[in-house]
Amino acid sequence: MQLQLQQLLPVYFDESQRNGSEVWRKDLTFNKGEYIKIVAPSGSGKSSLMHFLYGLRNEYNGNITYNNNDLKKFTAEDFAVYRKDQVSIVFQDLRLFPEQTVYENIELKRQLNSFHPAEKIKEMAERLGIGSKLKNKSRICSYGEQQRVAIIRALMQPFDFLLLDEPFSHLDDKNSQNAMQLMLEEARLRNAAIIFADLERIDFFPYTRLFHL
Ligand SMILES: Nc1ncnc2c1ncn2[C@@H]1O[C@H](COP(=O)(O)OP(=O)(O)OP(=O)(O)O)[C@@H](O)[C@H]1O
Repeated sequence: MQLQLQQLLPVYFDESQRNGSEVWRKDLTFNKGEYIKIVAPSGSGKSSLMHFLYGLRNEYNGNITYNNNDLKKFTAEDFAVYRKDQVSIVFQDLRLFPEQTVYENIELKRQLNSFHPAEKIKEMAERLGIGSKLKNKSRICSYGEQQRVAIIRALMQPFDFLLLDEPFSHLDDKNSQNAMQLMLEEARLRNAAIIFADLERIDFFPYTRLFHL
Protein backbone atom coordinates (compact mmCIF):
# COMPACT_ATOMS: atom_id res chain seq x y z
CA MET A 1 0.00 0.00 0.00
CA GLN A 2 1.64 3.18 -1.20
CA LEU A 3 0.76 6.79 -1.81
CA GLN A 4 3.13 8.40 -4.26
CA LEU A 5 3.51 12.09 -5.01
CA GLN A 6 5.25 12.91 -8.25
CA GLN A 7 6.24 16.53 -8.91
CA LEU A 8 3.06 17.73 -7.22
CA LEU A 9 2.29 21.47 -7.24
CA PRO A 10 -1.06 23.30 -6.97
CA VAL A 11 -1.86 24.99 -10.29
CA TYR A 12 -2.46 28.22 -8.33
CA PHE A 13 1.07 28.27 -6.86
CA ASP A 14 3.81 30.13 -8.67
CA GLU A 15 7.29 28.68 -8.85
CA SER A 16 8.49 30.79 -5.90
CA GLN A 17 6.03 29.01 -3.60
CA ARG A 18 7.74 25.68 -4.14
CA ASN A 19 11.17 27.01 -3.25
CA GLY A 20 12.43 25.37 -0.08
CA SER A 21 9.50 22.95 0.07
CA GLU A 22 10.34 19.32 0.76
CA VAL A 23 7.00 18.22 -0.71
CA TRP A 24 6.01 20.41 -3.65
CA ARG A 25 7.65 19.35 -6.91
CA LYS A 26 9.34 16.37 -5.25
CA ASP A 27 8.96 12.63 -5.79
CA LEU A 28 7.83 11.03 -2.53
CA THR A 29 6.53 7.62 -1.51
CA PHE A 30 4.55 7.10 1.68
CA ASN A 31 4.13 3.51 2.83
CA LYS A 32 1.72 1.75 5.14
CA GLY A 33 2.88 1.86 8.75
CA GLU A 34 4.86 5.11 8.45
CA TYR A 35 4.22 8.20 10.57
CA ILE A 36 4.73 11.24 8.38
CA LYS A 37 4.81 14.72 9.85
CA ILE A 38 4.35 17.65 7.52
CA VAL A 39 5.25 20.97 9.08
CA ALA A 40 3.28 23.60 7.27
CA PRO A 41 3.16 27.29 8.10
CA SER A 42 -0.18 29.00 7.33
CA GLY A 43 -0.76 29.41 3.63
CA SER A 44 1.87 26.89 2.56
CA GLY A 45 -0.82 24.63 1.08
CA LYS A 46 -1.49 22.16 3.88
CA SER A 47 -5.22 21.91 3.25
CA SER A 48 -4.66 21.84 -0.50
CA LEU A 49 -2.31 18.86 -0.07
CA MET A 50 -4.75 16.99 2.17
CA HIS A 51 -7.64 17.60 -0.22
CA PHE A 52 -5.53 16.42 -3.16
CA LEU A 53 -4.51 13.24 -1.30
CA TYR A 54 -8.13 12.53 -0.38
CA GLY A 55 -9.15 13.12 -3.99
CA LEU A 56 -11.53 16.01 -3.28
CA ARG A 57 -9.76 18.41 -5.61
CA ASN A 58 -7.42 17.97 -8.52
CA GLU A 59 -6.15 21.45 -9.37
CA TYR A 60 -2.54 20.31 -9.33
CA ASN A 61 0.23 19.58 -11.76
CA GLY A 62 2.12 16.32 -11.29
CA ASN A 63 0.58 13.09 -10.07
CA ILE A 64 -0.71 11.32 -7.01
CA THR A 65 -0.94 7.56 -7.22
CA TYR A 66 -2.36 5.01 -4.82
CA ASN A 67 -0.80 1.59 -5.43
CA ASN A 68 0.30 2.88 -8.82
CA ASN A 69 -3.20 4.01 -9.79
CA ASP A 70 -3.44 7.67 -10.76
CA LEU A 71 -6.04 9.53 -8.67
CA LYS A 72 -6.86 11.73 -11.66
CA LYS A 73 -8.11 8.62 -13.46
CA PHE A 74 -10.30 7.40 -10.59
CA THR A 75 -14.03 7.01 -11.26
CA ALA A 76 -16.64 8.00 -8.66
CA GLU A 77 -16.81 4.31 -7.67
CA ASP A 78 -13.02 4.14 -7.26
CA PHE A 79 -13.16 7.17 -4.94
CA ALA A 80 -16.01 5.64 -2.95
CA VAL A 81 -13.89 2.54 -2.30
CA TYR A 82 -10.76 4.65 -1.66
CA ARG A 83 -12.51 6.71 1.03
CA LYS A 84 -14.40 3.78 2.54
CA ASP A 85 -11.56 1.27 2.78
CA GLN A 86 -8.21 2.94 2.28
CA VAL A 87 -8.00 6.55 3.37
CA SER A 88 -9.64 8.34 6.27
CA ILE A 89 -9.35 12.02 7.12
CA VAL A 90 -9.84 14.63 9.81
CA PHE A 91 -10.56 17.86 7.94
CA GLN A 92 -9.37 21.18 9.27
CA ASP A 93 -12.96 22.41 8.97
CA LEU A 94 -14.29 19.11 10.42
CA ARG A 95 -17.38 18.79 8.17
CA LEU A 96 -19.78 17.40 10.76
CA PHE A 97 -23.54 17.39 10.24
CA PRO A 98 -24.60 20.24 12.56
CA GLU A 99 -28.17 19.05 13.09
CA GLN A 100 -27.16 15.46 13.87
CA THR A 101 -26.11 14.45 17.36
CA VAL A 102 -22.51 13.64 18.20
CA TYR A 103 -23.43 9.95 18.30
CA GLU A 104 -25.23 10.10 14.95
CA ASN A 105 -22.31 11.85 13.26
CA ILE A 106 -20.02 9.02 14.30
CA GLU A 107 -22.52 6.20 13.77
CA LEU A 108 -23.32 7.33 10.22
CA LYS A 109 -19.69 6.84 9.32
CA ARG A 110 -19.43 3.56 11.20
CA GLN A 111 -22.37 2.13 9.27
CA LEU A 112 -20.76 2.90 5.91
CA ASN A 113 -17.98 0.43 6.61
CA SER A 114 -17.62 -0.76 10.18
CA PHE A 115 -14.21 -1.45 11.56
CA HIS A 116 -15.57 -1.32 15.12
CA PRO A 117 -18.79 -2.40 16.86
CA ALA A 118 -21.16 0.39 17.96
CA GLU A 119 -20.02 0.09 21.62
CA LYS A 120 -16.68 1.58 20.60
CA ILE A 121 -18.33 4.97 20.05
CA LYS A 122 -19.17 5.43 23.71
CA GLU A 123 -15.82 4.00 24.80
CA MET A 124 -13.83 6.37 22.59
CA ALA A 125 -16.02 9.37 23.45
CA GLU A 126 -15.48 8.75 27.15
CA ARG A 127 -11.79 8.31 26.63
CA LEU A 128 -11.57 11.67 24.86
CA GLY A 129 -13.77 13.42 27.45
CA ILE A 130 -16.93 13.88 25.37
CA GLY A 131 -18.92 10.91 26.71
CA SER A 132 -21.58 13.24 28.13
CA LYS A 133 -22.07 14.99 24.76
CA LEU A 134 -23.20 12.01 22.68
CA LYS A 135 -26.86 13.10 22.64
CA ASN A 136 -26.13 16.76 21.88
CA LYS A 137 -26.44 18.16 18.39
CA SER A 138 -22.94 18.72 17.11
CA ARG A 139 -23.63 22.39 16.32
CA ILE A 140 -23.93 23.22 20.02
CA CYS A 141 -20.62 21.55 20.89
CA SER A 142 -17.53 23.69 21.31
CA TYR A 143 -15.05 23.56 18.44
CA GLY A 144 -12.65 21.52 20.59
CA GLU A 145 -15.41 19.01 21.28
CA GLN A 146 -16.29 18.90 17.59
CA GLN A 147 -12.64 18.20 16.78
CA ARG A 148 -12.79 15.14 19.00
CA VAL A 149 -16.01 14.02 17.28
CA ALA A 150 -14.30 14.32 13.89
CA ILE A 151 -11.32 12.33 15.19
CA ILE A 152 -13.50 9.49 16.52
CA ARG A 153 -15.55 9.50 13.31
CA ALA A 154 -12.37 9.03 11.26
CA LEU A 155 -11.48 5.99 13.38
CA MET A 156 -14.70 4.08 12.70
CA GLN A 157 -13.63 2.80 9.28
CA PRO A 158 -10.78 0.67 7.96
CA PHE A 159 -7.87 2.63 6.47
CA ASP A 160 -4.31 2.30 5.25
CA PHE A 161 -3.67 6.04 5.51
CA LEU A 162 -5.06 8.49 8.05
CA LEU A 163 -4.83 12.12 6.94
CA LEU A 164 -4.83 14.75 9.69
CA ASP A 165 -5.17 18.44 8.87
CA GLU A 166 -4.41 20.45 12.04
CA PRO A 167 -6.58 18.13 14.14
CA PHE A 168 -5.66 19.70 17.49
CA SER A 169 -5.98 23.41 16.74
CA HIS A 170 -8.62 23.89 19.45
CA LEU A 171 -7.42 21.32 21.97
CA ASP A 172 -5.14 21.80 24.96
CA ASP A 173 -2.02 19.66 25.28
CA LYS A 174 -3.59 17.03 27.52
CA ASN A 175 -6.58 16.50 25.22
CA SER A 176 -4.34 16.56 22.15
CA GLN A 177 -2.01 13.93 23.56
CA ASN A 178 -4.95 11.79 24.59
CA ALA A 179 -6.41 11.97 21.07
CA MET A 180 -3.00 11.34 19.49
CA GLN A 181 -2.55 8.23 21.65
CA LEU A 182 -5.92 6.89 20.50
CA MET A 183 -5.12 7.55 16.84
CA LEU A 184 -1.73 5.84 17.17
CA GLU A 185 -3.35 2.77 18.71
CA GLU A 186 -5.93 2.68 15.92
CA ALA A 187 -3.27 3.10 13.24
CA ARG A 188 -1.27 0.24 14.75
CA LEU A 189 -4.35 -2.00 14.75
CA ARG A 190 -4.57 -1.51 10.97
CA ASN A 191 -0.80 -1.27 10.34
CA ALA A 192 -1.75 2.06 8.77
CA ALA A 193 0.22 5.21 8.05
CA ILE A 194 -0.55 8.60 9.54
CA ILE A 195 0.10 11.74 7.52
CA PHE A 196 -0.10 14.57 9.99
CA ALA A 197 0.05 18.16 8.77
CA ASP A 198 0.31 20.90 11.34
CA LEU A 199 2.13 24.00 12.43
CA GLU A 200 5.39 23.31 14.24
CA ARG A 201 3.87 23.35 17.71
CA ILE A 202 2.92 19.65 18.13
CA ASP A 203 5.95 17.81 19.44
CA PHE A 204 4.38 14.58 20.66
CA PHE A 205 3.75 12.93 17.30
CA PRO A 206 6.34 10.11 17.01
CA TYR A 207 7.02 10.68 13.34
CA THR A 208 9.27 8.41 11.32
CA ARG A 209 9.78 11.04 8.60
CA LEU A 210 9.49 14.81 8.65
CA PHE A 211 8.87 17.17 5.74
CA HIS A 212 8.63 20.93 5.58
CA LEU A 213 5.91 22.02 3.18
N1 LIG B 1 -8.74 26.72 -5.35
C1 LIG B 1 -7.83 27.68 -5.15
N2 LIG B 1 -7.57 28.61 -6.09
C2 LIG B 1 -6.65 29.59 -5.89
N3 LIG B 1 -5.91 29.70 -4.78
C3 LIG B 1 -6.12 28.81 -3.80
C4 LIG B 1 -7.10 27.75 -3.92
N4 LIG B 1 -7.08 27.01 -2.79
C5 LIG B 1 -6.14 27.57 -2.00
N5 LIG B 1 -5.57 28.65 -2.59
C6 LIG B 1 -4.49 29.47 -2.05
O1 LIG B 1 -3.37 28.65 -1.83
C7 LIG B 1 -2.72 28.99 -0.60
C8 LIG B 1 -2.68 27.77 0.31
O2 LIG B 1 -4.01 27.47 0.77
P1 LIG B 1 -4.29 26.26 1.76
O3 LIG B 1 -5.69 26.40 2.28
O4 LIG B 1 -3.93 24.98 1.11
O5 LIG B 1 -3.22 26.60 2.89
P2 LIG B 1 -2.99 26.08 4.37
O6 LIG B 1 -1.53 25.84 4.46
O7 LIG B 1 -3.89 24.96 4.69
O8 LIG B 1 -3.38 27.37 5.19
P3 LIG B 1 -3.93 27.52 6.71
O9 LIG B 1 -2.89 26.93 7.61
O10 LIG B 1 -4.04 29.01 6.84
O11 LIG B 1 -5.24 26.79 6.77
C9 LIG B 1 -3.48 30.17 -0.04
O12 LIG B 1 -2.80 31.35 -0.41
C10 LIG B 1 -4.85 30.07 -0.70
O13 LIG B 1 -5.43 31.34 -0.86
